[in-house]
Amino acid sequence: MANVQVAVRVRPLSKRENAEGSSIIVQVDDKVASIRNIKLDSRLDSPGNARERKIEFTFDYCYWSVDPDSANFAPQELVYQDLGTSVLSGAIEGYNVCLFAYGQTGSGKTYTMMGTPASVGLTPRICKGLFSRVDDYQEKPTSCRIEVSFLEIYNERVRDLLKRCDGNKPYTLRVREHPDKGPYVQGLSQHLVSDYKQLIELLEEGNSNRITAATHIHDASSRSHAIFTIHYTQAILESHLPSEIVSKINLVDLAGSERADPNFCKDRITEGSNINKSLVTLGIVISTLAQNSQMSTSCQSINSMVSEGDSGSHSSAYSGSSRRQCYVPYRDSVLTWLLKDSLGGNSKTIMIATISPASTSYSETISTLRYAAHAKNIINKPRVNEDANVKLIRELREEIDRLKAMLMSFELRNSSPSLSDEKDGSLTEMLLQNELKIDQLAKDWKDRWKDTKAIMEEYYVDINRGKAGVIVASQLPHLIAVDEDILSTGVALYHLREGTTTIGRIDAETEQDIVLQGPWVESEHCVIHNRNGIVTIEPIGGSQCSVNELDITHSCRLSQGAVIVIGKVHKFRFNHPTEAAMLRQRRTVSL
Ligand SMILES: Nc1ncnc2c1ncn2[C@@H]1O[C@H](COP(=O)(O)OP(=O)(O)OP(=O)(O)O)[C@@H](O)[C@H]1O
Repeated sequence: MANVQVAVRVRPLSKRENAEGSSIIVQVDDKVASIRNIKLDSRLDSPGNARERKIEFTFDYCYWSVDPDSANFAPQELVYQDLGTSVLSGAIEGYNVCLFAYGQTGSGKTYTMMGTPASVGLTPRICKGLFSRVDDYQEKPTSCRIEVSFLEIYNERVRDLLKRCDGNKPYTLRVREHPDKGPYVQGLSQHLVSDYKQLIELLEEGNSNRITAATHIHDASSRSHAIFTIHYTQAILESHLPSEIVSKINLVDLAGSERADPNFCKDRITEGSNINKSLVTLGIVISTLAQNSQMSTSCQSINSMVSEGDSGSHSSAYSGSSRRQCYVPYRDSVLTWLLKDSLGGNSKTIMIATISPASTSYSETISTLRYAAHAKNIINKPRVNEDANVKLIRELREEIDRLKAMLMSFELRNSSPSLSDEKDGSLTEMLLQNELKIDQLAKDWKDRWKDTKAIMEEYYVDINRGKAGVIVASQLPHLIAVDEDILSTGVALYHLREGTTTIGRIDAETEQDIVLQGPWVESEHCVIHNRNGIVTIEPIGGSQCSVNELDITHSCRLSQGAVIVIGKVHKFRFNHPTEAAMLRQRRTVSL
């Protein structure tokens, strides 16, 4: 059990607020944020007493980022040191973690989550931290796999921010629910990354695809809710005992919360009402969960009081009321459905509420602070996500230890050799069977890791789950075999790295990079050169090669989509991802 951790961050006064002559009505003192209602202040005959004029809220963290010269000024680094490192340590321990920013438009959500080039925010810092985690957090060396996805929810529809769609066609993805793994987005692209640079490139690409628009408060306001997810898998092999833990890190930048106010949306009806729907539902989910958590905590304490002082006749009545918890309407909006685990489920969750210090934002700020105060009461149930196979191996090991102990005590106790032999035999047999099972499971596990890592390191390919299949995408120029034999199965992808790639038979004098068999294939058939991304094919000594149905006798440049036939039967399609990206861009511009 873990409460949602809540932080509040106050940004500096904006130019507009300064120009309007706004005064600062928010204060931060350690973990307490207070806000003053200056309308009540100015009414001398106001019935409001000091308590009504100033409202205080206590949070896990309060950040004063208003004035860099003040002693308690909170820069991006401090926010990272508290919240970012807590995300990292949670993920490294194998928990799901969610960090989300909530607040009115222009209050600093994107600044806190993404930052600027001069003042980097939480998300890029967390990404960097993941890759340097070996030095900072880990005692034992591990093998890890990092996959990312990036989506936005706009008008209640999910868009993949990392999938280039051909011909600029807008498309949306469906949210489904897996019985064990919970809600997920069907067809969302997952990108395998091996270093920080690749990760940050994807983050930037996704951010540039987000929908923004100018509002009356903020010139580049995010119109959508964005969820950047990192699937972080770690594998450790310790004295032949594998352990594999998986963690999902959700980093969420929400659209401005004032859109939960129906008056705001009059000018942007559809967009506003849909952003509304998600944020209003989020509000309902947060307050329902907070209410449920408080109810079960008070029931627990009443139950323990009752059971201490009484035989228990009342306790069943109280535990009955704890069961009558309010229904949580997760599925009423896409946002809450996707964040189901993060809110009240299997996740360590941190909310950062961003606010303006200005008197002109009083009502939005107080509403954000109330939201945040509610969120503090939510109790989640995070657990370490262990691989099912690995769990089985651990359980089998425990069983073996138990059997060994039984065998020993049996041998010690039994003096009759015949009886002991019989019992001994069946125990030894069980032990042997379990050892064999463990060996096989551990081997499968090791192979799985070795294969994925090898593919990732050697070929740098993305293996994504498409709608009904698996999409293999590579950044290097490559050939895809198009086999016309209807009995052939499997897909072959050959990378054409910088330098030369030789194609020929297995019996060639020098080992060939791509080995082909069959009639018309010469032992050293042709060579493909890749020089600074320019790819050419050159037949050797009159061998049979054709490009786009034309036989070639000399070196020929290959362009995206070319069909190559080698020795009459081996057909390949040539892909050049960089060239294809340029051509796609040209096509978009000319449309
Ligand atoms: N802590 C801060 N320090 C300095 N500048 C900040 C801070 N927080 C926000 N700002 C500035 O305030 C402006 C609005 O911030 P930001 O874009 O992060 O708002 P937002 O809450 O994401 O808005 P929206 O919901 O409309 O997208 C930006 O110019 C940003 O640089």
